[in-house]
Amino acid sequence: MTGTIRIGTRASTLALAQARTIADKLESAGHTVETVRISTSGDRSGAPVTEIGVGVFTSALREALHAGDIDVAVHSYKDLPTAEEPGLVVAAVPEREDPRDVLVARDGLTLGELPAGAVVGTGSPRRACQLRALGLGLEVTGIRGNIDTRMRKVADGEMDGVVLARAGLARVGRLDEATETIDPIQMLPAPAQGALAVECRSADVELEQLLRDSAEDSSARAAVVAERAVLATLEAGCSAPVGALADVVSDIDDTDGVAHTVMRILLRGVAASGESDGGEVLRASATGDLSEAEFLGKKVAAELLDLGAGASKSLGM
Ligand SMILES: NCc1[nH]cc(CCC(=O)O)c1CC(=O)O
Repeated sequence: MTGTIRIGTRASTLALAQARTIADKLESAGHTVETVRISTSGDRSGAPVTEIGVGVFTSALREALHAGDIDVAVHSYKDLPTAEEPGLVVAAVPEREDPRDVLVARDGLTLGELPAGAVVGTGSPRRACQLRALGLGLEVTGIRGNIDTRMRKVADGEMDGVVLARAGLARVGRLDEATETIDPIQMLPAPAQGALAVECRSADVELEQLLRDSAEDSSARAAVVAERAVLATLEAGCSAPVGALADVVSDIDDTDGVAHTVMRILLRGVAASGESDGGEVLRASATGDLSEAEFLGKKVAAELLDLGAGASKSLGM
């Protein structure tokens, strides 16, 4: 690669921090990098993400890639629609941050310590229905805005707590304000939460190879493939109540009498039944080899569908 590599990013503190991690990798490999800030419709609109639709944080970056205004786009992977984008390729999925959600609550409280009637803010249908399913009598309220805006609601006393992605807090250096990391047994994160997608034009084969060599993590890639296959199979948009988490673990296989280390995936999925607000929370899981990532995702989704997931495709839950 010769010349400056232009990395496109949203202008939020979180997005800039994410783009910086990729810029650092390329710079330490001896490349010159320029960061280009791009405003997306999701940044400009104050409407709930459930109303403005999928791709609101990513389509402007993709347009800039197509137009040749940037060479690389760094996205929060969970914000990317599941449909493939012709002409573009996710060249690398870097090592993933902790994918779990966190609670940021007043007075250092955890979910179990919040009193019944406590107001907990989230704009995510996935988080809302899993919070309600805990049966703690929490009052789940819609909320939008960047991490700072959402955390201020707790500092200002407007809400007792908010639920956010742990990775987001970690990347903006505010993880110390989380009062609980929520166990995935209670709340499964969004598919691909905590992972980044490093995208470039498919025609830029040399750049694609460079990005893969400097940033790809095969475990993170397999986890994301499995989790997003759940979402794609349920044909749900990014705002629909679907959670998935793939744990990649090493295991010993000695079926042929010789011990080999193999990487395996434990995939868990959650979806809501289609009975509007407060619908039942449905769960399924599967395990298999890393190479079966996509198949496992489809399998978990099929089981969720059998249990009644998405019987009515109503969002806004
Ligand atoms: N939907 C917005 C969004 N997209 C990515 C992250 C956090 C970082 C990540 O999950 O990679 C967030 C904020 C949040 O959900 O709290």
